[in-house]
Amino acid sequence: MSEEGHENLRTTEVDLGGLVSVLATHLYSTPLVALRELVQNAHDSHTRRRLEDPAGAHRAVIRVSGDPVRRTVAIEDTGAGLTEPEIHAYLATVGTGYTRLLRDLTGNEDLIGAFGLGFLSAFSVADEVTVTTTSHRAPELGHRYRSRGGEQYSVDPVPPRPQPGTVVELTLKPEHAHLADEEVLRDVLARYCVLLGVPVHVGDDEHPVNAVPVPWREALPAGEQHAARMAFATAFGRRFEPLTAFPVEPTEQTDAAGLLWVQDGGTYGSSDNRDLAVYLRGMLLAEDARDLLPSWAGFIGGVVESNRLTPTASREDLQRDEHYRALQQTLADAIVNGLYETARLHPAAWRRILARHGQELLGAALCDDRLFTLLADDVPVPTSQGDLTAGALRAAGGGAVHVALGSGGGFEEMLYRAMRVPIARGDRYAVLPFLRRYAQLRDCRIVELGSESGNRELFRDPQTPLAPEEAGWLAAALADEGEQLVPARFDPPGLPLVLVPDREAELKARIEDDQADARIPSAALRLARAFTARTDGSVRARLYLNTDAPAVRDLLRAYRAGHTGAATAAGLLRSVKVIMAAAASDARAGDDLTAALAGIGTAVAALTAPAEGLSVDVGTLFPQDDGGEDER
Ligand SMILES: Nc1ncnc2c1ncn2[C@@H]1O[C@H](COP(=O)(O)OP(=O)(O)OP(=O)(O)O)[C@@H](O)[C@H]1O
Repeated sequence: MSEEGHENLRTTEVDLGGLVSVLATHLYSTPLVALRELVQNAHDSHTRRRLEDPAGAHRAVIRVSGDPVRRTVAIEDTGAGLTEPEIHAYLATVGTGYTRLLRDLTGNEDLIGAFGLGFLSAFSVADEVTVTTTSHRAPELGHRYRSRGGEQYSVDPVPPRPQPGTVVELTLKPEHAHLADEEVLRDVLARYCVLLGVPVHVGDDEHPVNAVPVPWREALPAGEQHAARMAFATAFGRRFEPLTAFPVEPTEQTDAAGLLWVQDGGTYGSSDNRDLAVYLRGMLLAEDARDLLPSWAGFIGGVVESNRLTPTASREDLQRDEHYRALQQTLADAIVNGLYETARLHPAAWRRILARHGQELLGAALCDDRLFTLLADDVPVPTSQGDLTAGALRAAGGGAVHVALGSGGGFEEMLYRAMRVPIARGDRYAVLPFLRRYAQLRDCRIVELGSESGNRELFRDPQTPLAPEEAGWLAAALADEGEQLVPARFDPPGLPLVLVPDREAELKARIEDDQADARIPSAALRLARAFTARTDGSVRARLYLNTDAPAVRDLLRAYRAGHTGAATAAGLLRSVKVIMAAAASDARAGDDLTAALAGIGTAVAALTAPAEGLSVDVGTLFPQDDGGEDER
C-alpha cells in the first residue's frame, strides 16, 4: 500500500511503442519538423558547452549532410556531447531533457528545448537513428546510441570523436528519401535557421545557410538600415519580391522584434497573401502565422521573433494568450508606421505600392483611421477614366466626387461617358465606402449615381415646367411600363433622353429573389432592407427627357402646333431608347427590340410617304392632340 485510502493504487501502463508512434507520427504536421528539432538540439548543445566551459575556445558549427545513395541525413555539432548516463537519462527518456534543467539553473534564454520530446520526431522520418557522441567532460570516450523505432535502444562504446560533439544519423524511411537531397536541405534550413546564431552548413558548403545579417539585431548606422532590411527581406521572401521593408520594434507590451515587408505580388480584392514566420529563440516556430497580421494586410510578409510567445507542444503553433494579442496590435501599428515612413522617405516605393495594391489599400484605409489619413489623397480609385486619386476625381468633377452605384450598362454608361466627368466604380471593392468617408472628411459633395438623390444632381429641372397634359402625352408616347418620365435638363444637350435603372429597386428585387432562395442570412437581409425601404420598387427606371435637346424642343413644338409628324417623331425617339437599352443589356432584347425596329420602319415610311397618306398612317400609331403654343 503506498498511500492511505488508496490500497488499490496501481501504476498506469504505458504502451511505449504506441506512444512513440503517436508522438512521432502525429504530433508534427510535416516530416521537415524532425530536421528542425535536431538542428535545435545541436544548437542547444553549443549553448550548453558555452555555459559549462566559458573559457574554452571551441568553434561552434552545425553541419547537415545528405547522402541520397545511403538514404541518410546526418546532423553534426561541436557542442557539449553526452556521457553514457546522460544518454540514458535525457536522450532516451521521453519527456525529460537536460536542456530545461539547464535553463532553470542558469536562466539562459538562448536554450530552445523545453519538453524533452523533440528527439522522438527523428523516428517520424527515419527507420533507424544512431547518435554518436563524445562529451566535452570526457573527451577520451565515445558512445553510440542506436534504435529502430525508438522503443528499444542500445548504447555501445566507440572510439571518441576527434573533438567533443555529436552526430545524429537518420536512415530515412523510403517515403522521406527526398530529405537526403542537399538542395532540399538547403532550402528548408535556410528558412528554419535564418535567425540561429551558430552557423549552419549544408554538406561541404563553406557558406552557411544562415549567413544573411539579421538587420534588427545589428546596430547599423541609420543610412544603412534600409538596405540591410531589403537584403534580408529579399533573401527570405521566397514567393514575392519586397517593395519596401520596415521594422517591428519591441514595445512595453511585447518583446517582439523583426521585419515586415510589402510584397510585390499582385493582390486583388479579397486575396490574402499574408505571410508571417514566427521565431522563438531563433528557431522557426510557426511558418504561417498569418492570423497575427491584420486581416486587411494581405500584401504583407514578414519575420518576427519573440521569447514571450508560448508554443504548443508540437511547436508549430502559438498559444492564443495575452502576448499573442499584444503582438497582433504591435504588428498592426508597425505596418501603419512603416507605410507612413515609406510615403515620407521612399516616394518611388510608395508609388509602386499604391499602383500594386491600390484596391486592397482602399479597404485597409477603412479599417484603420491613421491609414485612412495617410491614404485618402494618394490611393488610386478605379474610375471610368482609369485609376485616379479621390482628389483628382473631385477636381475633375467640379468639386464633387461622382460614383456610380451600378455596374454600368445601358444609357447610364453612355451618359457618364458623355458627361466627360470621371466616375468612380462604386461596384468595386471598398470604393463606395471609401469615397463616402472621403467626402465626409474633406467636406466635399458626393454624387451617388443610380440613386434618386444622386441622379437629381445630374438632371436639373427644366427651365419652365411642362404642362401636365404635355407631360402625359410624352409619357404615353415614350415611357414603357415601370418607367417614370422625368423632364429635365442635362449634358450633353445633343442627347434627347436617358433611361436610368433605379439601383435601389434593382437591389430590392435581387434581395427578394435571394430571400426566396434563402441565400442571404437574416442579419444581412435586415440591413439591406433598411437601405431599400425608401423604394416601393414600382419605379424600375427613370426616363429623363432632355428639354434642352433640339430634338425634344422640336418634338414639343410640333406637338403644340398639332403637327401630324409629332407622333411619328415621338415613336422614333421611343425606338431609339429601346434599341440603345437593348444594345447595352441582354435583358431587354426580344419582343421590345423587334417592335422598336419595326417602329423605325413605320416612322421612316410615314415621313417619306406622299403627303395625303401621312396623317392616316401615323394617326393609328398614337392618339393626336392639339398642342399648346410653340415655345420658340
Ligand atoms: N545533439 C545533442 N547534443 C547534446 N545533447 C543532446 C543532443 N540532442 C539531444 N540531447 C539531449 O537530449 C535531451 C532530449 O532532447 P529532446 O530533443 O528530446 O528534448 P529537448 O530538446 O530537451 O526539448 P524539446 O522537446 O523542447 O526539443 C536534450 O535535453 C539534451 O539534453
